[in-house]
Amino acid sequence: MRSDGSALNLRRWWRSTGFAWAGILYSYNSQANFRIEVWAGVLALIAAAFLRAPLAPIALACALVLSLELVNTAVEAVVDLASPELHPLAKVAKDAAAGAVLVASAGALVVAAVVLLPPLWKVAGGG
Ligand SMILES: Nc1ncnc2c1ncn2[C@@H]1O[C@H](COP(=O)(O)OP(=O)(O)OP(=O)(O)O)[C@@H](O)[C@H]1O
Repeated sequence: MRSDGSALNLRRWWRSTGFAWAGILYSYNSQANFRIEVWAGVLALIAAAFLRAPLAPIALACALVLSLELVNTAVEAVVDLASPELHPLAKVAKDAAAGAVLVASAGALVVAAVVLLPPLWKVAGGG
C-alpha cells in the first residue's frame, strides 16, 4: 500500500489545474470573442445580483458558453496543426465548433432575457 498516495494526487491535481488555467489564459489573450464573453458574463452576473434575480441560471449559461469557446479554441489549434492546408474536413471541424458556441450563446441570451427582464421591468417602474 502506498502511504504518499493522497499527497501525490493532490500535487498532480494542482499541476493539472495549472495546465487548465494556462489554456484559459491563452484563450483570453488570443481570442477576442472569449474576452467579450467573459465580460458579458461578469456584467450579467452583476446585473442579476443587483436585481436580486437568480444567479444559478446565468452562471450556468455563462459557464456553457465559455467552456464551448475553450473547446472551439482547442479545435482551431488542432485543425491548424493537422491541416495547415485548406481541406473540406478542416472547415467542417472549425465551423461545427464555432456553431456550438453560437448555439450556446443564443441559449444564454434567452436565459438572460427570461431571468433579468422581469425584475428590470419592475425596477424601471413597469410593474
Ligand atoms: N485548414 C482549413 N481548411 C478549410 N477551411 C478552413 C481552414 N481553416 C479555416 N477554414 C475556414 O475558413 C473560415 C475562416 O476561418 P478562420 O480560422 O480564419 O477564422 P475563424 O474560424 O473565425 O477563427 P478565428 O477565431 O481564428 O478568427 C472558416 O469558415 C473556417 O472553417
